[in-house]
Formats: sequence, structure tokens, C-alpha cells
Amino acid sequence: MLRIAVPNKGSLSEPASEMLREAGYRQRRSTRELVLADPGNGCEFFFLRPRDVAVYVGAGTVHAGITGRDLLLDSGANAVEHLALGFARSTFRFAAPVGTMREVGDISGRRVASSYTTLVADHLAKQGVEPAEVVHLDGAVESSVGLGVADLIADVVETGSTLRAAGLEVFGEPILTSEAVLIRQADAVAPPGVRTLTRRLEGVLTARSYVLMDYVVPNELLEQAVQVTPGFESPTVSPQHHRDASAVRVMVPREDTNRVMDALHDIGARAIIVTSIHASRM
Ligand SMILES: Nc1ncnc2c1ncn2[C@@H]1O[C@H](COP(=O)(O)OP(=O)(O)OP(=O)(O)O)[C@@H](O)[C@H]1O
Ligand SMILES: O=P(O)(O)OC[C@H]1O[C@H](OP(=O)(O)OP(=O)(O)O)[C@H](O)[C@@H]1O
Ligand SMILES: [Mg+2]
Repeated sequence: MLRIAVPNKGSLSEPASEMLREAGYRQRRSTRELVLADPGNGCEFFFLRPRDVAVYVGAGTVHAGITGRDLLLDSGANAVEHLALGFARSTFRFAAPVGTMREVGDISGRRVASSYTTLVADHLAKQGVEPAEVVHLDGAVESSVGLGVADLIADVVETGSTLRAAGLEVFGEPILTSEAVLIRQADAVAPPGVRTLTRRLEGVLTARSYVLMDYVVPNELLEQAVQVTPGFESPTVSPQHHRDASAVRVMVPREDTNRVMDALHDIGARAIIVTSIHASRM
């Protein structure tokens, strides 16, 4: 039985379960359930605190798990990133009261508050910067400067609105860009179940980021049209029965859909139809 750890709370929890559901796995109905068997897929899901996922995966008591890249790096666990999952995207940054700090060197001799103290201490050590102290807080880190326990913070930034409300601004280069990731134990060969899980999640990522495009184009314009829609390897081209034209079917990045339709129409393609992909195995 494959054991998979899934965040039970916070920003990662809902989208992680949604992605697993899309990949064909059973997911819990109530947030009170902490373990869920999915015998049809030979899996068991453990709903754990997002911060603890890497600890279990690193110890080898579960085979894989979903967590944030930032949480994985902060954990120091014997686990590695296996597949980036494209949700809960954020940056991890230093921030200080507006107009007070410009670069990472300004942190020397200052107190930095964070929920990710290992990540911050490692980063500063690599930069050769010695803070006075790295203060560990559980959350609401933006309030720590106003309340006088730190001079600056290092925290997750998405829109930046929490920072602004606290009178803080980011400075220096981003420490990290993070997103949800599938992780597995370091230096262990992934069991077959993890390979299936990975393929299924990759299938969801493809279905989310590509559409299927069909169009009809006169044969003398086919090469021009195919240059606009090269697909993954090569588009599928079928002859039209009554005309000197071809029907083309090809995958197109979802974000390019309208630009590509306009370009095809300008070339002379017609009957351009876009379909969402429900599931895929590439
Ligand atoms: N506003 C946000 N936008 C995107 N990702 C976020 C945001 N806040 C936290 N994350 C990501 O979620 C993960 C943090 O998990 P955590 O359990 O702290 O979630 P949370 O949303 O902060 O919940 P809580 O603070 O209630 O425990 C990290 O990978 C972090 O990068
Ligand atoms: O840039 P923004 O869009 O404002 O988002 C970033 C904020 O979201 C998270 O906080 P969360 O709500 O998880 O509270 P926490 O600090 O208690 O974890 C994170 O810790 C930041 O505070
Ligand atoms: Mg949080």
C-alpha cells in the first residue's frame, strides 16, 4: 500500500486535495478525517500539518508527500523535491519598515523574525551576513517589527498586501521562489506507486496548462499553419475528403490560445475549435 502525506490545513490543503482528486484518487469529505484509504488505487492518504510532511517523508514512514518548497528547505529533512505542482506560488523575502533597509548586508547586527528560521539562517550564512538574532515565530510575522521583537522579517509574500498593511517593504533579492511540490525520500529509489502517482499528477498539470486545438486549412497553407502550432512533437494532420485541405489537431499552451487562434485565422485556417483536456498521460 502506497502511503502519501497531504497537508491538512493552510494554503496548500484544499488545492492539494483537489489535484489528487483530479488525478483519480479518493480524497476526504471532512477536514476531521486524518487517514483515508483508497484501496482501488492501492493508496493510503495521511492528512498532516504542512510543516510535518517533509519530516515523515524524510523518515521514510510515508512514500511521498505534498508540501511547499520553502517548508521542505526549512525542514532539513532527508527529502527531495520530485515534481513541482504549480499552485501556492509565492516568494520568500526580507522586508523591513519602509525606507530603512536596501540590501542583505544591512541585516548585519539586526534581529530577523521568521517562521522559517533554518532557511533564513542558512541563507544569511551563505551570504556571509551575521544577524544579531533570528527570532522564531509561528505566524503573523509581519506584526513582529511593530511589536518590537525584531527589526525586520523574512516571510512568504504573494500579493504583498499583508506587508504593506504593516508598513513594511521588501528589499534585496528574493531568497526563494516557492510553490507546492511532491517530495520523496532522498537517495531512495521511488517505489512503482510513486511513479504512477507522478505520471497522474503530470497528467493533471498538462490538462491544466494545455488545450486541444482543431482547425481546417487549405493544403497550400498547411506548412505555415503548422509553424504556428508545432505541438509537443508534431501535429496530427488528416486529409479532408472533398477538398484540397487538411484537418489539424494539436496541443497548444492554454495561455496562448487566443493569440494562436488569431494567427491561424490570419493565415487562412477556419473551423478553429478549442477543447479543454480532461485528463492526459504524455
Ligand atoms: N498567501 C499565500 N500565497 C501563496 N502561498 C502561500 C501563502 N501563504 C502561505 N503559502 C504557502 O503555503 C505554505 C505554508 O503552509 P502553512 O501551513 O503555513 O499555510 P498557511 O496558509 O500559512 O496556513 P496557516 O498559517 O493557517 O497554518 C508554504 O509553502 C507557503 O509558501
Ligand atoms: O503577500 P500576501 O498576499 O499578503 O500573502 C502573504 C501572507 O500570507 C501568509 O500568511 P497567512 O495568512 O498564512 O498567516 P500566517 O502568517 O499566520 O501564516 C504569509 O505568511 C504572509 O503573511
Ligand atoms: Mg501561514
